[in-house]
Amino acid sequence: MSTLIPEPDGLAIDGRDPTVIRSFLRFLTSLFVAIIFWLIGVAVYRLYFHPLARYPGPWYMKISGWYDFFIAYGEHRHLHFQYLHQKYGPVVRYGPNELAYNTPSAFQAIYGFKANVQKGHAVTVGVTSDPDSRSTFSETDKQRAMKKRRVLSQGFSESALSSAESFMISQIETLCKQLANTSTEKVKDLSLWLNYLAYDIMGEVVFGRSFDMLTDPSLRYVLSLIDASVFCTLLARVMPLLYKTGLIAFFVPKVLTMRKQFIKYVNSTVEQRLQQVPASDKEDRKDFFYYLLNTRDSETGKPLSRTALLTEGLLLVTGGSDTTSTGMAATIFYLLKYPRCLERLYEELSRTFDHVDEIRTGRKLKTCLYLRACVQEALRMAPPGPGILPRIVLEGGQLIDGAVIPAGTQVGGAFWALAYNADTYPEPEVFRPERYLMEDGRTEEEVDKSKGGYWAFSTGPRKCPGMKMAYQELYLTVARLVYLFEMTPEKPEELEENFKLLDHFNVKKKGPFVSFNLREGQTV
Ligand code: HEM
Repeated sequence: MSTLIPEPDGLAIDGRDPTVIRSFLRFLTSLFVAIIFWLIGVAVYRLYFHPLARYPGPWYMKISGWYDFFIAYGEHRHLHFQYLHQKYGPVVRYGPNELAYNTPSAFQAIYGFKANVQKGHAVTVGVTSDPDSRSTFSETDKQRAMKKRRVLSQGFSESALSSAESFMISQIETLCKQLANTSTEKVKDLSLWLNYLAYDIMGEVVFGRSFDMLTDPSLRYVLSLIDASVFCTLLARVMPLLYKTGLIAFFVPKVLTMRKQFIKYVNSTVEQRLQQVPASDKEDRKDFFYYLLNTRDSETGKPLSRTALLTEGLLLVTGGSDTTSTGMAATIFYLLKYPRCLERLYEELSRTFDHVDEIRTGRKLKTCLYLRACVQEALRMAPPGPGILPRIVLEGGQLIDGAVIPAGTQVGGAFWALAYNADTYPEPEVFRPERYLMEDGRTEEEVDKSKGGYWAFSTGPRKCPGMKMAYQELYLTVARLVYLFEMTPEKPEELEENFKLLDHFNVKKKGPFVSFNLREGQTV
């Protein structure tokens, strides 16, 4: 009946009681004002009363994580950290509860064996409550992480690496044949071709069979799925709430779908591997799955679950392919940009080896100090993981660069900023492999400073277990390419700048664009 009885002001709207509407509007206004006051209160607290209030950083990053999210979304978060450190110094508050560092001493304090920290919960985005859905990488619990690392360590042992070498070399030989072949394309985007190589090698190492990307284009689409998947994970880690609420789909709808496609793809690869004859019975060959399938839990005696197999398979493929190919592409890029270095490396290789087939892991390769220095310098200038690896400080706090950081703070070394810290690396934008060599009057102290100033593979208990394998792949590939080919840069303008990376957690990269001609007397 309220529609028929006029209100005191004579208005009855659409049959609704105007006093109710007014009360509702008043409530909304009060709620809005309360939210504004609450936000201002939070901002004031974070700026002036928070335990990290005294640390420098832009005010808009101290009060919320959104700016960092949009920087990450713009794919240049690594450069932004470098900018922040140049502006604010060695420690920067880049979020309400987050500190970034760019000094070697802070890096040791955060990642070293004595650090009172653990991986942050951000690494667990995308995992379910099932502990098996946490890979070695995303396991935050220290004990469980060590147990998982022990299982993987079998696949990284000296004997596993040496038995993997012939498969690695056979893939590198295929790459060389493809590069020499001009019938499909004369100019090669080396980032792409090295991705195919790294992926095919990971196929061999993890599942016991190559993915044949070097020779068959049909599976190459998976590379963009991996990239999208890893990028999605980075964004979700920067803003976990977006992932948990599903809102991330509004920002990266395609990426989320691609991530799902990729997981589906790896799932089917794991399935195929499970159907295979055990690798060891076939040809005395032990891939990672051989070890994963033969592992038994020390307490329960049970084998790894299907979920655990999938998560580790996913990790090894994503963690081991793009990273290594970035190191390889960057090394060749800088050798082309600095012909003096390329010449010196070729001279070292041709002095050491009489034939390309001799380029194998062993005593001779170990003596190639310039090769090692080139790879190390390229990994510094193009870190395959250029962002930040966050850790949460545990009860009792953590001493970093003279200050005790309270429990619960998220701390991390900004890898790119650390690698470009001019205090450690004078003229950091210049490719200078000699930094790591005792020559031209360089003292042992100076060389040690360069060697101990940046860790592409991190350090401490969660350091990359794949480091030796990555170096093996890097040395063999770079040495063989330089030994066999005259490489002509086909887009000289790209060499005017440094090698460009997009920070997707791993990196997205392009080039160098090169044509390959066999050196005189060489064949593939
Ligand atoms: C140039 C190549 C590579 C670089 C620069 C690199 C770098 C890294 C870094 C910095 C971490 C530490 C992550 C963290 O602390 O959160 C890491 C972890 C890891 N990497 Fe690598 N990696 C490379 C190649 C590989 C390869 C070839 C594999 C395996 C085949 C691999 C497997 C792993 C695994 C399993 C972890 C997780 C370890 C843990 O969380 O305890 N990586 N890698």
